[in-house]
Amino acid sequence: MSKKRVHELAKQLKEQGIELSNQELVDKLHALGYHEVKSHSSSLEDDQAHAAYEKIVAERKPKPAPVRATGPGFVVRKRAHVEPPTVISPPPAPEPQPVYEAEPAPADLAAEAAPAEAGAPEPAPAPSVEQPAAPAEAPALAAQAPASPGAPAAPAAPATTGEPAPAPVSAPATAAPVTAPTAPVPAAAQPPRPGMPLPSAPRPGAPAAGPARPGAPMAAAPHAPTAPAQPAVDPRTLRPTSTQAVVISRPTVPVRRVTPPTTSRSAYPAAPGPRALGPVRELKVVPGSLGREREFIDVSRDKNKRGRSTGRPVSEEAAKNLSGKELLQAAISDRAYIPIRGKKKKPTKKGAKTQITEKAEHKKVIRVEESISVSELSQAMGVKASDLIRKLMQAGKMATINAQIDADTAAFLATDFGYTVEKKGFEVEEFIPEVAEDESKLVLRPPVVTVMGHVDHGKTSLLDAIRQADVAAGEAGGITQHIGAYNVQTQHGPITFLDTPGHEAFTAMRQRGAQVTDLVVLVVAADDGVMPQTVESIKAAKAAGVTILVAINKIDKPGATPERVMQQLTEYELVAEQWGGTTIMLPVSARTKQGIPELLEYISLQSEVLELKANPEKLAAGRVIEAKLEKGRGPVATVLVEEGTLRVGDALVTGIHYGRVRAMMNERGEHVNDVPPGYPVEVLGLSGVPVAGDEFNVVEDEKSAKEVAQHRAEKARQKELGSVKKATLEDLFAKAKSGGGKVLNIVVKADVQGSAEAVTQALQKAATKKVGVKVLDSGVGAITESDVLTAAAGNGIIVGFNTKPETKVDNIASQQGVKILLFDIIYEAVDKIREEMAALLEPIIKEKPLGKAEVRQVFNIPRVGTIAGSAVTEGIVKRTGHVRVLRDRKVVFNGKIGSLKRIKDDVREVAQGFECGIGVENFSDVKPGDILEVYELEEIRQSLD
Ligand SMILES: Nc1nc2c(ncn2[C@@H]2O[C@H](COP(=O)(O)OP(=O)(O)OP(=O)(O)O)[C@@H](O)[C@H]2O)c(=O)[nH]1
Repeated sequence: MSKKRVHELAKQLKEQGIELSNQELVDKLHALGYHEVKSHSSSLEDDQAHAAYEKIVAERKPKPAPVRATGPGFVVRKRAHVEPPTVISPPPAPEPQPVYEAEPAPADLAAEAAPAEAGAPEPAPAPSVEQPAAPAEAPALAAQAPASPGAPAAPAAPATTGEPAPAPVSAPATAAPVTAPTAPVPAAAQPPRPGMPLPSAPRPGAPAAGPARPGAPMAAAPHAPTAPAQPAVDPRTLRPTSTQAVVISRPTVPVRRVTPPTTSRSAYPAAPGPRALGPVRELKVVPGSLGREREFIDVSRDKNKRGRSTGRPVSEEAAKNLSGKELLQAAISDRAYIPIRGKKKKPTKKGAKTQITEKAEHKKVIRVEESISVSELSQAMGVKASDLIRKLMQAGKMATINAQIDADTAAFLATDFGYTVEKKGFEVEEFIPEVAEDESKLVLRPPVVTVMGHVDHGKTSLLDAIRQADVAAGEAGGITQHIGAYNVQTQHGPITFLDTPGHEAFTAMRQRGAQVTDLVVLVVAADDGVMPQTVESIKAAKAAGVTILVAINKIDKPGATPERVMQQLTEYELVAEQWGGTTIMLPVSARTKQGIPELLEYISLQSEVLELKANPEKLAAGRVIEAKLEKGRGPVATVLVEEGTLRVGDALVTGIHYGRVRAMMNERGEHVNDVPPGYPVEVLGLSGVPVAGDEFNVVEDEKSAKEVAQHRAEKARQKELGSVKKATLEDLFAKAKSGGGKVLNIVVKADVQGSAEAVTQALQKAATKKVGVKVLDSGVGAITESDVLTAAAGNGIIVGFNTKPETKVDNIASQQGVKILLFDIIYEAVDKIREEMAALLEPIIKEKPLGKAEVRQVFNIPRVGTIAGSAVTEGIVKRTGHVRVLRDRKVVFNGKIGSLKRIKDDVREVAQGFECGIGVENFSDVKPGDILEVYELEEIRQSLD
């Protein structure tokens, strides 16, 4: 025997217009005695199901009244133009609570409503009042109502027409119920079918009313039409019986309905849910016709039902014109050729291999200026830098990737890789050409005489005597600390003198002086004789191949012994003419001016012998004697013109600096416009402070001067890069020299470049094994904030020589904790620096014995502690001293004396032979017989050496 499930029974009942929910039906079946029914999926025997069906139908439909709908549903209706009759309805609902009529709507009322509406001429009646009666199909149709609330045109046409809904018009009165033209609410527009139960009133949440105001589901409630024919029964007054349940109210839960698949689906997005995804299609991927595409073919089972599925695939041509989205849609709905990107096979020639192109020989040339870094060379040749480094190592050269290698090394490496290195070389000669000397244009020039000698032997005084100007008086400490260049007009013609400092620190300056000079006047004090710097000056002059003329000075002094000097000089291969030698030695006195005219005469004679000539018509060239930075004037260079004539406006280059000569001043501070060869002059207009001793050249124009200067700067930079490692090693060496200990870092600032150089050298020489000296920076000019910061970074000090800090720099220095030491005498600078160096060393703590005391008796005094009554046996005992307690020659305590008393008085010290009371701090275990060794600690400064 077959079975029937509860939900099937429910369906069967529904066909009879009895709408019961599954649970209601289960309850009902329980009520009918079918207790085995548990849920809607429980089954009943066929006969049982039939019996139950009969019973329920009998109960719910006692007589086949076509006009009366039975069932639990209630109709909420609203009629247009109908005065609300007396309604038995729930008390006025203040809130949107659904109101249901207890009385089902009579069918005739619906029929009556239709004509009434038909008569209504309003073209656009309010849709909500266009529901005179629920048509018979309402339940079914209602299910098809669009889920989208507020949709003005119901998307679903009545099933009977199968046509799209026209414009929303109200249903004409004459329209047959079934064939009635579509209305905005088609379901509502149809009259009920006889025998069919009236549908439930549209739920407030369901917008079955079509154009009804969305979001106002309960709008109809106040105007709910009623059925006057039947006395209305308030459902809440009903009581359920054993056979019939009473629905008092139904929850107004808005139901989201899934829109059936229609053509309008695209216009109304489907509600989320399993069916909202629409039908699932199976797509098969097949190769395209050309083999380079893929074709998607819908192989879904229901494809025949779909209108387009059997259509032709989108052609390859058409597919090309489609956008990506369209292409995808086409692929999903039909077929399309999808070109597969990135899968193209490149047409390859059979047997063709990747060609490795070789550089043409003429392209395998690397132009190197001065040097090139390993990485640059590797890039230029397209080889690995590591390969180059390996080759360099094999050749015994250690290099890193950033190391600079010179052109020759680069050439050595390049040949291994088939490259040649061409020295690009910046040809300075292009800018500063070597011009063959035109003898006819050579004219006599003044001799350049450098006065050299030991400190305080009277060089400046001698020059002063010659120039008749008192320069020495203005010098700090009476020492010539930087070179002076003067041209002196003598009876025998002009002579240019260079005064060089005698201090040992100025060796470089002396050497420079010797290099640019024609004659050296070696000043030796007759009372002092040959001294170290005398010897150094001799060496410098000889190295430069310059004739030496000896001036034995201070012969006015009582202890002057010129012969002794002459004798000493013979040790240095300087034999006086009067002794058969070749060296002119003149006894002079700067003070009494004795021998000065003879000295000048000899200088002139010597220059004549030397035939000192130069071409004044050439572009000027010469040497920088001294350079400094002056406030308001900028870089000032004292230059000696050696050839050509230097003019204001000339483009000049010296070292890495260049510029146009803005102004020139002679030794008397007078402005000059042109300076012939053999004359010194101060030059303004350079881009920076040049290096003393550097050559200078006048070039065609400022642009050329700049190019030469920049080239030199670049060279210097490359050299610096290459020497980084060396510098580091030097640092390590310096540290090792100072025993790996302390290093005093110094920033040197001086008025002129030569002084800065000399001070730097002097300070560096002060380094000892214990404390090293590192000059962090050395420069010319006032002490700036930048100098302070440099010193601060190195935790160092600043040494200013003949210079001072700029405004506010003092404050910054004190903020940064940087000490600025200013000097104008080099000895003082060195002495002070040695003090600073010594201060870096930790002091040595030394024990100094004071005396001894023997403990005779021990007293324990309340609130004071243990006091050792002792007798001072040796030296003295000091209150501030340290004490060592010895017992049986062993130290039992070491500490400080806490108190010292004689009788009852506190005393500072007790001498030998006296008794006293000694309190030992933090020690109370003193015993008679103990020896108290008293001592004090001394801090001793370490010596630098
Ligand atoms: N009695 C005497 N004293 C002289 C003579 N020449 C120089 N002095 C003194 O010697 C001292 C040093 O003279 P300077 O001219 O400064 O000596 P210097 O060689 O230029 O010294 P530096 O510039 O330090 O190298 C001064 O006190 C002079 O007055 C001289 O002929 N006779």
